[in-house]
Amino acid sequence: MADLALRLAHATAGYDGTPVLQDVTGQVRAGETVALIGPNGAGKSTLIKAVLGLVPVTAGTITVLGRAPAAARRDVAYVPQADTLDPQFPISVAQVVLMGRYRRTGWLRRPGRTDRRIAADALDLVGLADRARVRFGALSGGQRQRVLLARAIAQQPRLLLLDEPFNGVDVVSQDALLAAIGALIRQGAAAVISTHDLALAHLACDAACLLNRHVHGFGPVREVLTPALLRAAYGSQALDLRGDRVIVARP
Ligand SMILES: Nc1ncnc2c1ncn2[C@@H]1O[C@H](COP(=O)(O)OP(=O)(O)OP(=O)(O)O)[C@@H](O)[C@H]1O
Repeated sequence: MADLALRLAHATAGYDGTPVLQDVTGQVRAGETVALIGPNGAGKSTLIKAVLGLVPVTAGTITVLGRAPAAARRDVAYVPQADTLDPQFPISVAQVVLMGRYRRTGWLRRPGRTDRRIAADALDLVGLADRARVRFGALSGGQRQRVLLARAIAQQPRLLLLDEPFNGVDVVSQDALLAAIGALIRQGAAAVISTHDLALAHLACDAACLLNRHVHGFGPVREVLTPALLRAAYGSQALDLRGDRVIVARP
């Protein structure tokens, strides 16, 4: 279907022939935000890598924007955790965001005026226009996460994949991240957000994929993030459930 950003059909994926994800089925529509929830080692990052075409699908299919994952890379942006990047790397905030244009323009072409404007707009969207010339590593963790989101937005993706973007992020940066993701979604993009924060999933996402090697639930947040399904997915891992309300899952 034309408005499907991501379609998983009985997908199995893993490393060196050993499956991590098994029989994963579900879909993400254009304009939809989906929380990817599951305990440590559930395979959330593996699923994101499979959607990026970096981990092979050994059974079933993953279809990204109607194409095989590797063929859709240009239209898919990935936001890694900010603390996985070396903060000592001598590069300015503006340069980091401009890197988002390379997937569109190719690494060999110098970015032009339009690329610089799109990158500047993306930085503005995350509320850091005034930090363009600052060294990336000189920013706070939350600000670095916003810059990485701006880099992804500058790519003008139709599918945005975020790996635990709110980990250790201050409230101001969290609000800025959510606002910028929301703006992209309103333009018709889809987002998949891996997170351990169930309250945030309720707040910011339309749907949830509850994962632990296989899918325990994939659908509207209220139907999937129920105490029964969360207990089934998390098993013995710590989970703070208060009455019928899920407060937070501990990473
Ligand atoms: N490059 C790799 N080679 C082999 N096995 C891997 C590799 N990366 C991850 N795994 C294994 O795949 C399983 C799922 O890991 P993954 O990182 O996808 O889980 P996760 O849900 O993202 O966990 P976390 O919440 O801790 O980040 C783990 O058992 C892990 O050891």
